[in-house]
Amino acid sequence: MSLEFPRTLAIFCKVVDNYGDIGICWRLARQFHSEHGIAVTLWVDDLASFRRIWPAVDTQAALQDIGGIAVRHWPDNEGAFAPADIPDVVIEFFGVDIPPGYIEAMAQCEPRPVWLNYEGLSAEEWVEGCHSLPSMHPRLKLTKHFFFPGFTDKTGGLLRERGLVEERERFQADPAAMAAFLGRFGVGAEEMHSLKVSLFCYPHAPVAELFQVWQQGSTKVTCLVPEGVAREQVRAFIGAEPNAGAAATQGALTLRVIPFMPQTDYDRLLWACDFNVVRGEDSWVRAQWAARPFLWHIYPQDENLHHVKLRAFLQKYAVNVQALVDFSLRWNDAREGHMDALWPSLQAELPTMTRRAREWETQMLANGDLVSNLLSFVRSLR
Ligand SMILES: Cc1cn([C@H]2C[C@H](O)[C@@H](COP(=O)(O)OP(=O)(O)O[C@H]3O[C@@H](C)[C@H](O)[C@@H](O)[C@H]3O)O2)c(=O)[nH]c1=O
Repeated sequence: MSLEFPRTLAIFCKVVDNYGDIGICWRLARQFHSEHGIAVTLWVDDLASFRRIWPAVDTQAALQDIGGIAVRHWPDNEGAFAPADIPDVVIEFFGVDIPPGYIEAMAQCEPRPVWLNYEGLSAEEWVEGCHSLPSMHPRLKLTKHFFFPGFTDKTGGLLRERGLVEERERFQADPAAMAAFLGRFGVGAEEMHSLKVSLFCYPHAPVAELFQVWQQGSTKVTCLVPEGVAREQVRAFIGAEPNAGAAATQGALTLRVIPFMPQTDYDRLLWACDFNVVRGEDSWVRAQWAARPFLWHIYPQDENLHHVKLRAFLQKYAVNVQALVDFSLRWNDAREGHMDALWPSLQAELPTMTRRAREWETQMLANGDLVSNLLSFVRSLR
């Protein structure tokens, strides 16, 4: 099979919640297109969520071209399909049900397209055993394969754009660039010497308690919160509507509400801060590529299944940093504990966490980047 394969690819994305689903699919789409020259069609059912992370999106368009990628609103375009409509590779994200007519058309293609189910990221051991497994269609002559991102070389690895680490290194080596970036959000020269924290979490995080500890602490903290995040707790602290631009200082804590920004700017925010609180999946991975200390607020699942996933990650990542394990479990409601004891312990470990973040990055780089790994896998199936 020539290296030209694949030339065309479709991604089906259903926005279940928030921004991670479209955030990951958009990242995938951009990378397939810009780094591998593949013609990509992204099917997505929620253009409003998409627009929040990518302002160029037209929320009314059934079909639009964004940077060379065809974006189709779904199910607007869910009509009849013929084999000619089917690309070389079809990716369904997190097990979405792609249109039945589309699957029928896939089954009529000769050769069949490569069909992948892109799964969620987890550090649990079973992932290695399930990565790349086939699943036969019960009725049609079609096989779908499971593709898992992951933290080892027996998984698909992590999403990482070409040149990302170098770009980040340049930015982090340039204090003026970081100051100019944070200056856009009102962070002045003096605040650049405080502990700069970005905060992205789900509404149930114990944010108010953490604000109180920071406020009463002896270290100056500047906390940057994208608009809409921890809305109630931020409103209570600021004493006003938590719209972008709102800010307040109480004790050692300065809280600034910043705009929800395009995906590429969000990376810079993570690179410029000393400590990042992230959530879900995509911001969690971006925090790892920021090579700075971070705290993860995991997406909650029924019966606390997410605690298993959280512990699996901490076991791999938080090696020799017990304070991070303790704080993370408390932050995710997996144990009791007082913030006024947990935070100082964590803060004392920030230098260790920085070293660990670097070490982890080296480890993750050795697994290659997910998109290249996925394309090698796709080629191996032809
Ligand atoms: C704060 C911020 C985030 N973002 C982007 C970064 C990410 O691409 C996206 C956020 O996605 P996440 O970090 O994954 O968190 P999330 O909570 O938004 O998304 C998801 O979590 C998944 C685990 C679930 O499966 C999803 O259903 C979804 O809930 O938003 C911006 O572009 N600008 C911003 O200002």
